[in-house]
Amino acid sequence: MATIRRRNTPLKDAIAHATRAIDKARELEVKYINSFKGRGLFAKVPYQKGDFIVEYRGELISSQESERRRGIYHSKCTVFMFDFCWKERMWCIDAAQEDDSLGRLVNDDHIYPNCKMKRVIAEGKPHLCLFALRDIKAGEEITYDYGGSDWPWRKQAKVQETASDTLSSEEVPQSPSPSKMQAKVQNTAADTMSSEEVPQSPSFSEMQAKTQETGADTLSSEEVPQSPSVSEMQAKTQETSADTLSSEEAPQSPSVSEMQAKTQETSADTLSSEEVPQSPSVSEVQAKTQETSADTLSSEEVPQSPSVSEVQAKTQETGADTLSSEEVPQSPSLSHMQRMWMYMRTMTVEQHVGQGHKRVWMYLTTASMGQHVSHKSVWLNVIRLKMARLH
Ligand SMILES: C[S@@+](CC[C@H](N)C(=O)[O-])C[C@H]1O[C@@H](n2cnc3c(N)ncnc32)[C@H](O)[C@@H]1O
Repeated sequence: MATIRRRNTPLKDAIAHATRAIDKARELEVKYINSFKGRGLFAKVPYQKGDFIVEYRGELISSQESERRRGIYHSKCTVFMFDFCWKERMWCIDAAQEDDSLGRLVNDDHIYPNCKMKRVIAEGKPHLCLFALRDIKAGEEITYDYGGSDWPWRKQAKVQETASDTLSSEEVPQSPSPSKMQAKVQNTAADTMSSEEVPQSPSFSEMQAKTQETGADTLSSEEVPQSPSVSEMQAKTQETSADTLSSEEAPQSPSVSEMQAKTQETSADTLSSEEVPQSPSVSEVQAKTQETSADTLSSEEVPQSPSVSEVQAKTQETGADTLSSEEVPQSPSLSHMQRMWMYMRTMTVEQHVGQGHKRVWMYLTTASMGQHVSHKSVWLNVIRLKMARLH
C-alpha cells in the first residue's frame, strides 16, 4: 500500500520557510470571518498531525524594547506582540506591522486549537512556528491557544455560549473547561522534533522565571521549607488573574510605565519586616495592603475588599472568574490611579511552615486590566508580604 511521504520533516520545512521568510501561500488563505473575530487563516489543503503550518513572523526584539513599545502602542497592536523565553531571556516577536505574512492572522482557540506554537532555531535565531496538533482538513480555520486566560474575546464568547443555553446538551457538545484544556495542551508530550514548545502563556512563564530568580535572591531554602511549586503558583495566578475588564470597561487604563511607576512606589511602601514586628494576622495584612495601596484614600473611600479566605473561596468556587468589575465598588471621587489600583486582583498563596505558623504570600497583579499588561509590570506588581502567624 502506498504511503504518503513528506518531502521534508516538519522541522526542516519550518526552518526552510523561516530562513527565507516565506509562507505556504498556495496552501493557506486569509478570509474575513466576522466583525468580532476579524480575519482568520484557513487551510486550503489537508495537513497531517505534526506538519509545519506557518511562522508567526515579525520583528525579533528584546524584552526591553518590547516593554518600550507596549508603552506606546495601542492595545490593538500590542496583541500582535508575542513574548517568549529563549536562552534564559525574554524576547518578543513584534508582528504589529501589517505586512503580508500569514502567521499574524491566526486566531486564538483555547478549547479546541488545531495548532501549537513552537520555537524553532534557524541560523542561530529563534522563530515561532505553528505545527498541527492533529490532522487538519481543507477549509478548517488554523488556530492555536494564545495562552493566559484573560483575553477579552474569550469572555464575550462565554456570554454568547450562555445565551445559547436553550439548546439541549445533545446539540451543544460538552467542552472541557479552558483551564483543563490548557493543562491538557501543556501536558501534550513533545513530539520527536527538536523544535521546542513555546510555553502556552508567555506572561506566566516570565513570572515563573522571575519567581525562581527572585525567590532564590531573597529567601533561603530554610526560610521556605515547603514553598509552593512554581506551577502551583502559576496555576493560582492563572485562576486569579483570569477575570478581566475589557478595554471599553477600563477606558482610562494607565500606560504600562505609569503602572510601573505606581508599583515601584507602592512596593517600596509595603511592609518591611521591621514594620511588622508582631506577625500580623491575615486580615491585618490585608488591611495593611489596602492602606498602603490606597495611599491617600481614607478608610471610607476605600471600598472593603473581600477577606483573603473569601478571595480564596471565590477563586475555588468560580475557577477562572474571580472578582468581576461589578464587585469592585466604584467611587466617583477616586483618581485615575486609585481606581486602577482597585482593579488589581489579590492573590494569596498560603504555606504551612510548621509549628502553627503559616506564611501568606499576597500578590497584587494588574494582569487583568483588560489588556495585555507587560510581564515586567506584572512582576513589579507582585508584592510579597511577610510571615503571618496563625496563633
Ligand atoms: C493576532 S490577531 C489575529 C488576526 C485578527 N483576527 C485580524 O483580523 O487581524 C489577534 C486579534 O484577533 C481577534 N481574535 C483572535 N482570536 C479571537 C477569537 N477566538 N475570538 C474573537 N476574536 C479573536 C482579537 O481581536 C485579537 O485582538
